[in-house]
Amino acid sequence: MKVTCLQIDIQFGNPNENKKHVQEEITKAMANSPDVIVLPELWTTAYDLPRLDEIADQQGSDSQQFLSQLAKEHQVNIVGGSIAKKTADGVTNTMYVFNRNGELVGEYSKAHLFQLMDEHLFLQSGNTKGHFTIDGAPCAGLICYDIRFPEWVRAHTTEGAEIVFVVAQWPLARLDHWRTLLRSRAIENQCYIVACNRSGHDPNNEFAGHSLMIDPWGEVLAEADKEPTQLSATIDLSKVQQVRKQIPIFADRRTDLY
Ligand SMILES: NC(=O)CCC(=O)C(=O)O
Repeated sequence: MKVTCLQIDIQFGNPNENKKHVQEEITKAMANSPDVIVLPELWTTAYDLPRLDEIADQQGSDSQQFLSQLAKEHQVNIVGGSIAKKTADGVTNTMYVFNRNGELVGEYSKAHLFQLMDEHLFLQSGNTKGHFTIDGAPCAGLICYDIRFPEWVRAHTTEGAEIVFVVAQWPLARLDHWRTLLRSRAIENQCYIVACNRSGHDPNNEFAGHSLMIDPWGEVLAEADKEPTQLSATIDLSKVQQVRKQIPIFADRRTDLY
């Protein structure tokens, strides 16, 4: 399975421009025939949270239609980063996943809100897990701050996830945490991690880029630098079983103790 992360810059509070840019980037990415394309967190609005009333996507329908159409047109699976979805209950930071036929196969709303970037003041947290299947592969979707909660990642891998997609707007100030946490989550869960971060800056943060693809042994398959780029790697799912057989941590867990 060939995966491409679109590590893009995002215009602050400008969904129309960001959609145009993503459409161009997806067209460009298709020159390499990926099986899966991944976008970063909040790629339509960025963190323009005070303006969400105006710019969040009502029921997420515009973003769903936009991503579905691109997935179908290019016959590619899309892990659609996340967007600000507005409902009667408030706004959530929500990921949509589409298969090659443009069908919605996954939806996940960020469970852990990141107070340092004011998410708790403007967003509602999600309450369900982010499982989905891509071309038969069991996957999970997580959003940025979620990676600081090992129990949350484990809850997905004990239920079968072999590829964990992480979409993010992770600041450069904590790049070392980003790399360390992602590698740790891959090693301790013996799963692939595909992590797509954004580049550029907003009024409050410079973002790290450094999208990463890590295998179940913790080896870095591909890593971007800070600038906008497209990062690709190939995933071989038999490696998950191989590593889990070599060191059987799932079987060795002491669930009677913890
Ligand atoms: N957008 C986010 O959730 C950022 C999380 C983050 O920066 C962290 O340090 O955690």
